[in-house]
Amino acid sequence: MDQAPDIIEIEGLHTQFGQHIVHQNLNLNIKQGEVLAIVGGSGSGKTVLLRQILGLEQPVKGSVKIFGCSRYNCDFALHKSIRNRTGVLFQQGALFSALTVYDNVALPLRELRTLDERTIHDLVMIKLNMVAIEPEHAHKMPANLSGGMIKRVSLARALALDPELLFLDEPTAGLDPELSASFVRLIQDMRSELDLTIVMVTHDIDTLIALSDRIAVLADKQVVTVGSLQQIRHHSHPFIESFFKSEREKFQRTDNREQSWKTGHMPS
Ligand SMILES: Nc1ncnc2c1ncn2[C@@H]1O[C@H](COP(=O)(O)OP(=O)(O)OP(=O)(O)O)[C@@H](O)[C@H]1O
Repeated sequence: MDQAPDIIEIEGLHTQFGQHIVHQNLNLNIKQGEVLAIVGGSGSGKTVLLRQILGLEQPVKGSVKIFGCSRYNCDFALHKSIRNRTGVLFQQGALFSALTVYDNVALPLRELRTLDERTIHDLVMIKLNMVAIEPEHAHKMPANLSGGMIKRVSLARALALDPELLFLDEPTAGLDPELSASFVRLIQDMRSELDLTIVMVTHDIDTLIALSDRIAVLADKQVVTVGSLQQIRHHSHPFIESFFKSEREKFQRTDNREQSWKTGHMPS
């Protein structure tokens, strides 16, 4: 993967709202085929960064290239082609509440204006099947779905155009541990089946461990470190220390349990 080309290149990013500086000389490269997680404290600028990569916001200074094209100086056709190669799973699922499951997934396909309804139908049903949504749920409204189903339908919609690049904003937020684990397994399956590059923002350490190849830590208005979990977990930055404290404790508990099992004592 080290040899893979960069699919996103962010250089010298500066973001400011009034007097409030959010990013200062932020640099980050994301490689084709990897899952890169962005972590950082509340207000560190993760969502703004995601929105800038998606072209929904523009920084004061700096450049963002995606598929080798500058995000902010591209014409409409290029912008549209980048959009079609990109899928986004928003934090709350963000399904259109007035549209059925079927119509939510069909929306990006209809927006292409090149496919007939029969083809759209087949593609929607394939995507719903991929995320394990039974056909009988296709005509339900989002309000009648469970939290886990909303996430899966949102993933089907994000994958509707067979994107190369998938953005996940807090993919497991709001799911209980069991649903969260099954959603993570679904993303792992999609990743290997579809050859995706994934950029994910998450606070959830289990999701981070299960999915990410590299982790970029946002703090002090910059990416303070980027690397594998093993590479970054012993970094001495205060945010990283507190972030991984709970994970270390969990590993220690597991180690203790293993030791006790070997020596015949179980911890209370
Ligand atoms: N449109 C805006 N106008 C003014 N300030 C903004 C705007 N958008 C974001 N901010 C500020 O920029 C900072 C970074 O916001 P952002 O939402 O990216 O943080 P975050 O890292 O995603 O936080 P959280 O983990 O809490 O969601 C915050 O202080 C926020 O208030």
